[in-house]
Amino acid sequence: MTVVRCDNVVHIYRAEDDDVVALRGVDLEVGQGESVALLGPSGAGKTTLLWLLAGLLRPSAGGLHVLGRDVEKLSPGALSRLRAREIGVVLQNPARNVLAYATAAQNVAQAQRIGRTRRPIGELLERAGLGHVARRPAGRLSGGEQQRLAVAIAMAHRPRLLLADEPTSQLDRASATAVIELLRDAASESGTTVVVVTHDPAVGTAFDRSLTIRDGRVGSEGKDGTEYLVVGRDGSVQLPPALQEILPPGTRAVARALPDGVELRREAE
Ligand SMILES: Nc1ncnc2c1ncn2[C@@H]1O[C@H](COP(=O)(O)OP(=O)(O)OP(=O)(O)O)[C@@H](O)[C@H]1O
Repeated sequence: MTVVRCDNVVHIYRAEDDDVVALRGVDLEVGQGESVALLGPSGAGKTTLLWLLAGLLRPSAGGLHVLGRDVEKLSPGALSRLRAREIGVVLQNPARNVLAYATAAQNVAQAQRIGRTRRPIGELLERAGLGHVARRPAGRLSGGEQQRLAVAIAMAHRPRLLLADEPTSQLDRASATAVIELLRDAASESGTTVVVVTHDPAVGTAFDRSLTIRDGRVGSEGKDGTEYLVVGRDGSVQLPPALQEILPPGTRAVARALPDGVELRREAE
């Protein structure tokens, strides 16, 4: 079953003086139980794509289906109900994901009030490395602990789609590995589809697929240890940085058809 489908999704942030085109035609399909890392340079559009999948933003153009629903056709109320029941979201700023005055355990319990089925609170906190602070108010946890709590909260109601923005950015290697395992297990044990924005190459290698977003579209995809370039709708291809050293931007090149591909050579001098 396809859980996420983007067809030529465009997103433009409108401002009085300047419009910013953050996504310029994203095509993407993610199936049930798949884990996907969204990588790419700063400003490439990763967070924007995650917010669209979470229903926190709507696309400016293109088609977006999440969990079988056409996002365009959902009312704001239906969209927030879908998010509350079937989607878990970890936002980039850890403090925005937690209720500061409630304990870690109460935060998880609150998240379970709506949803499909629940995970035992103690076990979840233990696996997030938070067993010893279960009764401490979330506002008195460190940034890294809040980040792990945010992941536990997002998983608490066994969502069908789990979206996380930089969930390991404030963690040391050991805690980051624990969070990556937690997310990967959600996909393998509960069939949850997991999409994570990250700068951490370890997330990319641990997950089923890694997509590199460059200049607002999917430029390449890593799968089973192989990196593939993705040809855009307009026929364009984004060369990875290593190949740009051979053909820098602006180079005139000759494209020649081969039986199984296309060869690019710099114009003879
Ligand atoms: N609310 C906003 N209003 C206007 N422009 C925005 C807004 N949010 C993001 N942008 C712009 O949209 C583009 C994509 O931003 P986005 O945050 O999606 O990138 P990103 O790949 O997640 O970056 P980072 O890795 O730095 O978090 C950038 O040019 C950014 O400046």
